[in-house]
Amino acid sequence: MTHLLEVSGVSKAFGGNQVLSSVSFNVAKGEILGLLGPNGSGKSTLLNTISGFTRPDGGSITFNGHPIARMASHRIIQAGIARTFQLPVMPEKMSVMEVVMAAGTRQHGLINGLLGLASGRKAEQEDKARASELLETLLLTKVRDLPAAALSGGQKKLLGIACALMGNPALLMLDEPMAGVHPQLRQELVETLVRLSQQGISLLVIEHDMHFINTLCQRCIVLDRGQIVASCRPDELAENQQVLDAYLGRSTATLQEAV
Ligand SMILES: Nc1ncnc2c1ncn2[C@@H]1O[C@H](COP(=O)(O)OP(=O)(O)OP(=O)(O)O)[C@@H](O)[C@H]1O
Repeated sequence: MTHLLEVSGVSKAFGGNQVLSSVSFNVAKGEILGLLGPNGSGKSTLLNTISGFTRPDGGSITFNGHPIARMASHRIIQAGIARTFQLPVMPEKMSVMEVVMAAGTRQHGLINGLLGLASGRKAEQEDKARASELLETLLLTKVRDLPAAALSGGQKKLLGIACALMGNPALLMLDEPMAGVHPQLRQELVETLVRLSQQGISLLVIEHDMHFINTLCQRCIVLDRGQIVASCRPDELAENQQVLDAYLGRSTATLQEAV
């Protein structure tokens, strides 16, 4: 199997706190991989490390065969990795449509457009069409002219996904996409994510919602105190002793109360 993303022996400490210890895993093209673990186990740090927000202390990260562990975050986006955030913050004065347009990574198109070049105007039109299509897909068309900051927490999550998709990523990393999303929208979001994977986009998804994990993910990796303790199908999680041990005894977020 060809791997789109290969993470090998990645470590990261903040001061004396060893947050990631020799983490290794792969993501295949079109795969939906769940990233699980109790609170504080290092999931967001791992996403930050892959997306270039945090530099690893050791190990390698390869995307499409190219090393990316030392690349700046904007270069990693251009290479084809996009991400969303656990708590998306939206600009006060921009509409939903303007936020999605601004997320387009076609800087050359913007510059050409400002210069009045035909190619720039064409690229801007294409961005507009793409932004409208993504707002439709993520059920945000009705709110496209509202200030983005006025959206509900769940709608901001959906807007974050629309923004991430503007760059046509090959790998989309989602940090708790279901948290705060209205129950009626959840199933539609699952279907949208499945469609994206069918189009060949790989997904790496941090999520605590076991229904979502079971419905969406083909495979899961589980982090405990910065180490991968399991790599298995979602239906195997409940019988994996290392997974249960990771969650039991923790006072916070459980693997559906340790199954
Ligand atoms: N920039 C930072 N500086 C110092 N410590 C940090 C930093 N980022 C994360 N940490 C620490 O790393 C550990 C893991 O945090 P992280 O947010 O990666 O866990 P998580 O598994 O995503 O947790 P949650 O499920 O609560 O979001 C925590 O102890 C956290 O305090």
